[in-house]
Amino acid sequence: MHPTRVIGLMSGTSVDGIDAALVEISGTDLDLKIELVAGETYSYPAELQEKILAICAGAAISMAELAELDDAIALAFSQAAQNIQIGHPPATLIGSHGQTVYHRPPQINGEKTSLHLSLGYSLQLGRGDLISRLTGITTISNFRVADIAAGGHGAPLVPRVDAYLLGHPQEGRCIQNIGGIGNVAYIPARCDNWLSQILGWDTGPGNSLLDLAVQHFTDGAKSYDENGTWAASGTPYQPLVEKWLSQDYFHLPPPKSTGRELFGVTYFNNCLQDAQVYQLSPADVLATITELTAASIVHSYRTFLPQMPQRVLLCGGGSRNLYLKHRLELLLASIPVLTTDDVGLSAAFKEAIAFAVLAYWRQLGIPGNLPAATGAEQEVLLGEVHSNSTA
Ligand SMILES: Nc1ncnc2c1ncn2[C@@H]1O[C@H](COP(=O)(O)OP(=O)(O)OP(=O)(O)O)[C@@H](O)[C@H]1O
Ligand SMILES: CC(=O)N[C@H]1[C@@H]2OC[C@@H](O2)[C@@H](O)[C@@H]1O[C@H](C)C(=O)O
Repeated sequence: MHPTRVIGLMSGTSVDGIDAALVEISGTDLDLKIELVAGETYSYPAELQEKILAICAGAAISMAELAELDDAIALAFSQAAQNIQIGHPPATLIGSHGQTVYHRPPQINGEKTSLHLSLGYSLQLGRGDLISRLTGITTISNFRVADIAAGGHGAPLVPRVDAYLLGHPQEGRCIQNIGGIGNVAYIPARCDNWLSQILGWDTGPGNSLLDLAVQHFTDGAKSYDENGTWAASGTPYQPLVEKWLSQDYFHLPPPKSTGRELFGVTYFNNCLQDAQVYQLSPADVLATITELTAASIVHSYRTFLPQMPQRVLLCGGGSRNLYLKHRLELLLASIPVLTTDDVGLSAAFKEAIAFAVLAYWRQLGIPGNLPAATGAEQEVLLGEVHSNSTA
């Protein structure tokens, strides 16, 4: 059987641009194989990026503006899909995550009588029907809603894909994404009821607070701390790391999910106020926030995993932050920390690849969520199918 050529499109909580992956996919589960034919990140037009960030930070917009924004994002995603195919045979399917602008986890303590009020809510803009119309390619979008309707968080969705692409016969692994937000998939060594033992959750801040700090200290001249060099020149202030780590989210048992609603501008401003009390330099603030990111990840492994992994594989933009990687290595003691690149899966494009696989599974009628990772009551088909009727 020929592999299926699929485009995965993703823009994450960093809102730094659209990751596009053109992949060839074959197999279904343990025989699942992907080949990355092309991967590119396409920056958002500056004005569009500003609007998205403002809305994520709580700015009010009218319904008409919301519709315009939805279409502008769909247009940018369509252009990304068209560009990634240049010089390659065309794709037959698009899996488009869209742009998250709001995420509200389910209220797990809700009264039984008001369960309908306790469902989560997650909004990704960039409507699939417009992408399908503009590209002429069947597009699957809105991946999170079915899991949420089944009582889940709608996130993280990548662990099932991680399990098949990065699971190992003898080795327990944590696949740690460090995007705007961090998330982990814990994949024990393959055994009989292996799939049911996989866990996943959002660990907390990835780069979101670090990026906000860099933008603050440079008056917007820089958007992130390249390779973590600035943070590496400072010293983490441990009492603040401990104070911040005492926050509820880090102690909540999985399944759990979060976003810029919690680890965004307000959270960063509170960090900054705390840091001012101790007169920390910008470099020390960056080092202290980096330490929070690393410590929250390791603390969550030690608290919520049945056993520590034998290897940690990093992915997402934060895997390029050498200082953060170094701090993770120190906190994880003897557990090796590599990136997914080191085992042959692109760390930069893994999320885009995952949404290509989720779209492919949707077409084959294979569920994409893992109830242990999202908290859903059952496995469900993920994504809404938008077939192109004008082609
Ligand atoms: N060379 C680098 N050094 C340090 N940090 C980097 C580097 N390259 C990228 N980053 C960080 O990675 C971030 C982007 O990561 P990524 O694209 O994985 O996030 P995302 O997909 O938007 O987020 P999420 O996974 O939460 O949805 C940037 O905002 C920046 O902070
Ligand atoms: C609502 C939303 O967009 N959540 C993202 C975000 O980015 C990282 C973390 O928070 C996460 O788990 C999730 O995305 C990944 C791709 C997921 O669903 O697996």
